[in-house]
Amino acid sequence: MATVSLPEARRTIVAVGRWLDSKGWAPATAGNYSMRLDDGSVAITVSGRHKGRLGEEDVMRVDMTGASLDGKKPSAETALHMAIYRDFPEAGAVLHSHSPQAVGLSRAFPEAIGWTLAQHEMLKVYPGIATHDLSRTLPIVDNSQDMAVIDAAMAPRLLDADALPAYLIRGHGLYGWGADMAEAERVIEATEWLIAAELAEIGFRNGSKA
Ligand SMILES: CSCCC(=O)C(=O)COP(=O)(O)O
Ligand SMILES: [Zn+2]
Repeated sequence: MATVSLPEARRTIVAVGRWLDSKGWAPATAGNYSMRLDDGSVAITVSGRHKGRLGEEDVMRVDMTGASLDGKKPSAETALHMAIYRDFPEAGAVLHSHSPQAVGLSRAFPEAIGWTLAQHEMLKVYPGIATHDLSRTLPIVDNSQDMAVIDAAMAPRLLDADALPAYLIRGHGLYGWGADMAEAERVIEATEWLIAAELAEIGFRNGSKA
């Protein structure tokens, strides 16, 4: 399991917020990011901040129950980050993006509980996948303001042997994680790219021009 110091986590999370905002995946105050710290706590973004304009003071500490350790208000979605750290001891960083493509796909197919990603070279970005010649399902869960409801719906599906380190919340956004921040960034970037490619393919099949 990768852990980092609080100063390193602060620098890394500020930088990742700028990167995600530059991609258009952190509009307004959307998104939240976290890293596992070397003292057993977790660094996470303060709630309600613009994630493309974070200062180091906008990254705070919570304990493994998600309780604030420094009096600041953690992300409204802290419980989803803690669920990933709880279920995946090797997870060192969690990212949450809000792209129009991911939200659009999840809303366009309101009955879908997952999206099949098959025969994509980009699948090789996910840890443990070495070929395009397979299929994996990106889980989709309905949105809720109660994080425990989302966690209860997702937790069993994430423990599946072939589960990707990512899932989509309908009408809301994408969660992805990795052993460290570099891996979490690759997971989010690859998953957002795969969603965009799938949407482009749907458009071509339906006759729209590029
Ligand atoms: C305008 S985004 C609504 C809240 C949300 O989905 C999000 O990702 C940001 O919430 P936070 O409390 O982490 O700032
Ligand atoms: Zn969100």
